[in-house]
Amino acid sequence: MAPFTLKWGIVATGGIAEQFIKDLIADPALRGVSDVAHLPVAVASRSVEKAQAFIDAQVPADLRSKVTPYGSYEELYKDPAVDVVYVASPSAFHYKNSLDALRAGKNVLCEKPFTVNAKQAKHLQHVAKESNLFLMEAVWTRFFPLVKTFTKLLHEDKVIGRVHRVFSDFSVWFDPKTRPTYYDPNTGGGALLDLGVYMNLWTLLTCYHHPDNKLSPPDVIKAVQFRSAVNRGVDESTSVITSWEKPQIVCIGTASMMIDTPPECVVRVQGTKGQIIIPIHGSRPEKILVRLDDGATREYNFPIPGQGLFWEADAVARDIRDGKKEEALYPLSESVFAMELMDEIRRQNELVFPANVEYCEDF
Ligand SMILES: NC(=O)C1=CN([C@@H]2O[C@H](COP(=O)(O)OP(=O)(O)OC[C@H]3O[C@@H](n4cnc5c(N)ncnc54)[C@H](OP(=O)(O)O)[C@@H]3O)[C@@H](O)[C@H]2O)C=CC1
Ligand SMILES: O=C1OC[C@@H](O)[C@H](O)[C@H]1O
Repeated sequence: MAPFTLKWGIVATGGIAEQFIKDLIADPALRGVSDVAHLPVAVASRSVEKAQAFIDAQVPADLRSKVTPYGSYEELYKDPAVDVVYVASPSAFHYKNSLDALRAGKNVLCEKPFTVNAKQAKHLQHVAKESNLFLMEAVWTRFFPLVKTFTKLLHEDKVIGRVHRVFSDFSVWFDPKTRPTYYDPNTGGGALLDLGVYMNLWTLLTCYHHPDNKLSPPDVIKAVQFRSAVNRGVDESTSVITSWEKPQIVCIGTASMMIDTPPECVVRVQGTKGQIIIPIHGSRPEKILVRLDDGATREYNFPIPGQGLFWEADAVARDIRDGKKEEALYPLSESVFAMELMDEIRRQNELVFPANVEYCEDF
């Protein structure tokens, strides 16, 4: 049977959009997929020349004429050829861009962090529901086959026994000269929003999803943020302790854009029988190590045949093909929860973005 082909419109032409379109174009057979496929049909930038240059650089010659360049995001939302809009703008614009796309009747996959605050996330959830459209935050790592094995080892096989502690770090040195948006509060910069998503990812997979926790919030959240010397309006690092009373797990998470995570250990989950370690890279992991206290060790390898963004794209294609409005593996309620956690971290540290960035319509 011919695969269901999802037609994508890409909004913004920065670093992640380049990676994403590469994975859309990659042959699904290379990752063993035959039921869905992807076709980029439109690219929008703030200038049409930039959109065309992106298409010329990224799309193979035989497909290029099928991709329409737009010089404004709004034009792309109106394109009837587009099934789903991929929002790849800086974090401060995710809310507006997703809202505009939904209001134009488009399904949306929005880059992480979903929004800047939980109210915006809830509003998008509300609008998608009202409009009967698909919406998801693009936390791509969640769709890695590795993550499925990680949660199975932890929660089903209970390979390390009863879990007690989680250490989760996601830190990447961002040069302010080459990555200025990450130091700019007006674009929603800072370590928490950009890197904290991955710091929290492993905590959520372990604790929020723990069978004893039943998707409850942590009982205690204690967070420290250091402001950047480049711009005091963003955090250069966030450290957070969360305590989850029902499963009795404490998590220590760190995210920094001043230093890199050392390669040996990004995530460490410790239980009564041993530990599970995810060595680098916390957003794009390829290996799980299990080290048991009795001396036994196991290694699980998951080579990625590309960047790895295609797994989330495949999930979106299947959902839209099947008429689903949310993805079961990463529902909107969890994106909202993830934003609430980040709101609380910022509240404790009095980190507020400019009013136009925090803005949310009443609903
Ligand atoms: N899933 C993942 O692995 C990753 C996700 N991300 C997320 O994706 C988003 C984009 O990140 P990234 O691609 O690195 O960002 P870039 O700075 O590389 O690109 C962002 C793009 O957004 C558009 N844009 C719109 N308004 C502005 C503005 N005021 N200033 C600058 N750019 C603007 C520009 O495209 P144009 O000129 O065409 O309009 C620009 O190229 C972020 O939210 C980030 O957290 C980032 C990296 C990896
Ligand atoms: O989402 C991300 O994952 C990888 C990081 O290097 C990147 O900056 C971040 O945005």
